[in-house]
Amino acid sequence: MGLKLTDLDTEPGFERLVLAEDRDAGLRALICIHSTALGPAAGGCRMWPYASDADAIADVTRLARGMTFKNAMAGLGLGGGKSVIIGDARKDKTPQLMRAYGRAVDALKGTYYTAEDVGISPEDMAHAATETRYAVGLSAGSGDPSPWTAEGVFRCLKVGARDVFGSDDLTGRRVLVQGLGHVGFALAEKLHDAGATLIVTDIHDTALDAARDRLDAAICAPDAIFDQQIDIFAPCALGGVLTEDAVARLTARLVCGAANNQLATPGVADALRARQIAYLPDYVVNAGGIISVASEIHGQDDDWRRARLDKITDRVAEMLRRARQEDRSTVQIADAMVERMLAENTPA
Ligand SMILES: NC(=O)c1ccc[n+]([C@@H]2O[C@H](COP(=O)([O-])OP(=O)(O)OC[C@H]3O[C@@H](n4cnc5c(N)ncnc54)[C@H](O)[C@@H]3O)[C@@H](O)[C@H]2O)c1
Repeated sequence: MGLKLTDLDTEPGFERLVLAEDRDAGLRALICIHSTALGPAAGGCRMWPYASDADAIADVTRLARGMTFKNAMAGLGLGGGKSVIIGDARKDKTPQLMRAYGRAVDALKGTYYTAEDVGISPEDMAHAATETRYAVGLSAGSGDPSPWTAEGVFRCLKVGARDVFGSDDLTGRRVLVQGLGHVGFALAEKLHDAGATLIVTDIHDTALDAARDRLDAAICAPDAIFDQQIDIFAPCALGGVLTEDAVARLTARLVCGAANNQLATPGVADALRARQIAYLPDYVVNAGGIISVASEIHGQDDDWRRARLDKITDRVAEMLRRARQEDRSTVQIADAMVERMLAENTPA
């Protein structure tokens, strides 16, 4: 038996949810297309050992919808989609499986472009790309998206600083970077070059040592981030870091970082607003990586990527202004901007 695709029922508002199976290759994957209103759907492929199909479906649909919002806000002419391969990336991933996944993506005839996400590397994507031209984010293509994500977060953070502190001069500003991975370390370097005073944390020591030696960074324990006296908080680790309790203890006046899904619950946006902490929505400021991937889809160059980064910084400035004027959270403003683009079918 070769590849088998089965359309599954989806929640209202989603265009398509497909189960892709290839028993010979060990493939069991879900591909979700949330919206193609603004262009073909694009979003990464995650490999994770989900406990159940229901868990995998919940994850892929949430992530696909998130990509619609991220891609719309960045003005990429792309819709939102995502895929998940059910399995353990350390044990179950083979070139054969990735090629079968590539065939599944190809069967969707260009309505979905795939790239890397958790558990999937550019090398894995290269196997998928032997079967489809709709696999991007390749080493030979747009390359590592992380530097672009870091650049976008840095630029947005400066816009936020101008709004909150009256100046985007970061000299002496105390910035806490949580997570010194691909994006966090690159962001910390830019902040250091801009004169910021860095406090960093990570659960691994290697990057911390480099940050202390090269960037004069002070180090704090991962569970002590909300005990620090800081001006700006830059979450660059995993999601859910901002809970209502954390917000009550946060000393920063600005939050801007790369991590996806920083707010533990939607209500945290209001808790931040109540404490007059400016929050720059994650899906807006961390779009640099998908901008880079989109440049590969559209056959564009660095100037195009930079123009898209400029667009997200303009959007952030507008969001902050409107949030104040309309007495709403930046998240509400951002979501409303996207809903309008989708309703009017007007890519940014
Ligand atoms: N790479 C990109 O281009 C990109 C684009 C958009 C969004 N993001 C998001 O940004 C975040 C960082 O991405 P990345 O590519 O740098 O990932 P990464 O895996 O390279 O780095 C994450 C870092 O966070 C650290 N970490 C994990 N848990 C921690 C904790 N509790 N406290 C402190 N440190 C912790 C890890 O040790 C690691 O060094 C992720 O949430 C990712 O989804 C990344």
